[in-house]
Amino acid sequence: MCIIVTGGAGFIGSHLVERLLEDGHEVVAIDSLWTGSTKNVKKFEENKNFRFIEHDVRHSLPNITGVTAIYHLACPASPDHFEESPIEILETCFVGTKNMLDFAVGCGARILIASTSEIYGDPKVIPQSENYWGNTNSFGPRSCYDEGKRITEALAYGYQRKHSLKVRIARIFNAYGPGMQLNDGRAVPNFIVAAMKGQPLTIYGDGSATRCFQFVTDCVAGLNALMNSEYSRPVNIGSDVETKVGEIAEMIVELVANKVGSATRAPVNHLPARQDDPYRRKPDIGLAKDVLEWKPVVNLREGLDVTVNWFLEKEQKSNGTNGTNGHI
Ligand SMILES: O=C(O)[C@H]1O[C@H](OP(=O)(O)OP(=O)(O)OC[C@H]2O[C@@H](n3ccc(=O)[nH]c3=O)[C@H](O)[C@@H]2O)[C@H](O)[C@@H](O)[C@@H]1O
Repeated sequence: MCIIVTGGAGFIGSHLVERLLEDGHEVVAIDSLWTGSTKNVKKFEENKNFRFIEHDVRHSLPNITGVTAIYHLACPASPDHFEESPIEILETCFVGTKNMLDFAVGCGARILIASTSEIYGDPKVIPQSENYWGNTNSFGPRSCYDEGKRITEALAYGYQRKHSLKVRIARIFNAYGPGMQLNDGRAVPNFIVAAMKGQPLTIYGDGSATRCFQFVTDCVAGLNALMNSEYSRPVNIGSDVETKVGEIAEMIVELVANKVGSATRAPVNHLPARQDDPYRRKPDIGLAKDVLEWKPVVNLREGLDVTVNWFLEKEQKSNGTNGTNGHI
């Protein structure tokens, strides 16, 4: 099987590529390198089943033959990007997804599209099941992504109705793990990088906002199970263990301090909550458990441990040092 992964040099995409190659598939990773990096796919270079194409999905795809499945993940996903590039993100969600849907129709491939927890907005219902229609602000600072991903879903089901296309929609909740960019802007990498440098961690609000963080390999297993299922409506892919942002900051500070052997713990700095930042987010993952027989298996402490190690190694390599003596 030849499988396309758009966003294949990105954080989740590169882990997915790894999994698909391990499973013996031929994989074409497509990435504009806007937020992805060739560093994430360098390790696959020698694999004869792997091909990388630098391409922005907002433009029609080059000819690729024999494609049977497409994972369409390409899109910036950090709130920092929402502020910087709202129009480009909306274009990626609409034009980029339309290009991939047209391509899927052309080659008769099944397509899985990465949607997001963000389509539930700042939810008034806890936990969020797939039947909840959400509480989004169509003109707020996050709207390019919330509404962009909602149009992505609408477009996909338009193609399903009009072209009988096999569509899968994964609503991904807060994935984290090795492979995130140092400057990604999301909570986990921001907290790790600040703690490694011994700088204050910035918490927006009082730290009581919650998220359910899922380790990236769990997320990839969920995407894989959904692609291979016959279920064609949206499915939440996430952890249902709810953690306060302040708690995760504390966990990261402690982990980093233990690893670098520092007595000084990075301090926390509070700033006002960001506009429209969802206060509580927690998926109902009953549907995924039922129809995909999938559930996350990596607990938060274990996943954070692996992630912090990865960031420390990356920092050491870029500094050309082997050990850490206090903060980096
Ligand atoms: O990682 C993801 O999967 C999700 O990331 C973002 O959603 P968000 O939940 O806002 O992700 P973070 O930026 O990691 O923020 C989580 C919480 O931590 C807070 N935060 C973030 C960064 C930081 O430095 N400090 C801080 O307190 C945020 O205000 C928020 O309350 C995207 O909007 C989602 O679409 C995407 O699916």
